[in-house]
Amino acid sequence: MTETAIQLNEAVIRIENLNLYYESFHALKNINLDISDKTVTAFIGPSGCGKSTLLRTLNRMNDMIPGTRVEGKVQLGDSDIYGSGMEVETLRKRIGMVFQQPNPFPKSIYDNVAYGPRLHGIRDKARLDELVEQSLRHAALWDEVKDFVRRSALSLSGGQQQRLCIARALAVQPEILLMDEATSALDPISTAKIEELVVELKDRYTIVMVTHNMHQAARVSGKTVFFLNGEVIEAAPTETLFSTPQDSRTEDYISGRFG
Ligand SMILES: Nc1ncnc2c1ncn2[C@@H]1O[C@H](COP(=O)(O)OP(=O)(O)OP(=O)(O)O)[C@@H](O)[C@H]1O
Repeated sequence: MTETAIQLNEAVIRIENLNLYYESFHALKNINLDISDKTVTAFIGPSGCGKSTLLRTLNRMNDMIPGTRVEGKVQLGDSDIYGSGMEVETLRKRIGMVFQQPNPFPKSIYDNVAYGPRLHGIRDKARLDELVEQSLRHAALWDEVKDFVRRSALSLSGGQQQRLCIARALAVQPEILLMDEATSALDPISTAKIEELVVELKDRYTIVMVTHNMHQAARVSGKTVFFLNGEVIEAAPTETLFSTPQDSRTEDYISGRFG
């Protein structure tokens, strides 16, 4: 049998010897992992194994949880995400996030998307119009909403609201998009649309997604990371991880023996 080596893009984030504690609970244990540029990386593993914790570590969302302690290094290009020179606001502009429940602001569709650019000082109407249209297009929502962008975001369906949240995240032109089970509250058709969108977005953005759904990981990601009890057990090109897992625990999980 000839094996084709699957090449991954170079690392855009490099996680080294990362440990995270919630008070005395050791939630992430000595994580060493590269996040590849312009690739969809899927985090999989049973409930409570640390997938969301690691995702939140990448844009310091865990800072908001009292009693959280991080040791080790998370390197974004030349910058240390946990270094003293890193401004969290700048970091979150570079690394955007979409959550499990669509959470649009109770504002118009337009104002949701323009929110981030305005926060970052863009006032010019033509520039904002352009950013709103471009972000809605990139989130595959423009055609559905272009005639009523002044309507409340809350009038949209759940799937449209989630794509709006993606557009809102894209409007500040991030490099990386984190998605924390972003389709788990959606119906199968909306889920399929977001999966399609993720595949399209990977040409422009690096995407890291937490998913409970192994089929979703297999469908959309280029790299898969399997977690267990706060540890990374295996990280590999998705095709390799699902076809020839190196660790018996990965094999047990993907073949449905636990989790
Ligand atoms: N704010 C917190 N305070 C204390 N412990 C927490 C906190 N958040 C998460 N944990 C614990 O850390 C561990 C990892 O949780 P995390 O949410 O990262 O897992 P997960 O793999 O994303 O799980 P799920 O798939 O169920 O969302 C779990 O044991 C969880 O109970």
